[in-house]
Amino acid sequence: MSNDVLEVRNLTCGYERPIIRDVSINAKDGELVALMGPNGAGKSTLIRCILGMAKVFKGFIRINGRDALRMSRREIARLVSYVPQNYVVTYPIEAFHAVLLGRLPYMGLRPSKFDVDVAINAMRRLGIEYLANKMINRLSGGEAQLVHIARAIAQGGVLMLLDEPTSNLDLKHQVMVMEVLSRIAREDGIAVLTAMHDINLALKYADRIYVMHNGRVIAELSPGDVSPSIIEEVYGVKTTVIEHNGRPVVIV
Ligand SMILES: Nc1ncnc2c1ncn2[C@@H]1O[C@H](COP(=O)(O)OP(=O)(O)OP(=O)(O)O)[C@@H](O)[C@H]1O
Repeated sequence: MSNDVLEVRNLTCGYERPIIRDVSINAKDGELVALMGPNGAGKSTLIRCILGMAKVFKGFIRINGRDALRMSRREIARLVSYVPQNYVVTYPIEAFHAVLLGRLPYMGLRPSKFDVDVAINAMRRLGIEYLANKMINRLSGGEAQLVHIARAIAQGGVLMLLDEPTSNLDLKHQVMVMEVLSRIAREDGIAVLTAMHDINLALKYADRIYVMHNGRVIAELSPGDVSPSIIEEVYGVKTTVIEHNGRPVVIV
């Protein structure tokens, strides 16, 4: 049976003032959950709140049943990995060392053999061992994104948060990243929560979708529940939803 890895209840949070209002979401082990909604809806802010990087005014966040608002940064880093939006590393560091950084929450002054093995294994799972000795600031956007995801895998934990992991990627890399994320959720039994804009990718890969608008969650959908009316309500765009190979596909 799946368990709630992430439980957010009646959360009001933001920066100097609230951006997210009265939001309740959850994510279970083995599940890939998409956060969708227009620009400025509050997806990144909600992710930052879960990470303890924004101010919580009301409500609670539980990770593996524990109150996240009372956890230290290191405790959160041992439970939650994070791939930020448009994360560009400009300094020269070998891709392998960038992945090894995922082990920081566990390290003393230097990585153990176990940390090194975990980092190698994370790269292997994504089929990117060949990038190990390349400088990350010289990788393509797609290659670098896979390195950041490998770092998050190496970090371990029970919850992976990603902020638009497929933005800036070509079609092949978009599909590759989403395949990898759904495989990791299933194989490792972790919860993956990802903000994304591509509705058809979300419909193909997400188990559930939360739709955000003006700082609130206005719908929780299974991919099969998506309708032209909800899309028009949120985005103000008329669409057609067809079924293809048993799945809904949105046509603009
Ligand atoms: N550091 C900050 N301080 C104050 N307000 C912020 C900060 N970051 C974001 N905001 C505001 O919070 C609101 C929600 O922004 P957020 O980045 O969470 O939206 P989003 O749904 O992730 O958008 P996008 O799809 O464009 O990435 C916006 O009005 C934005 O201006």
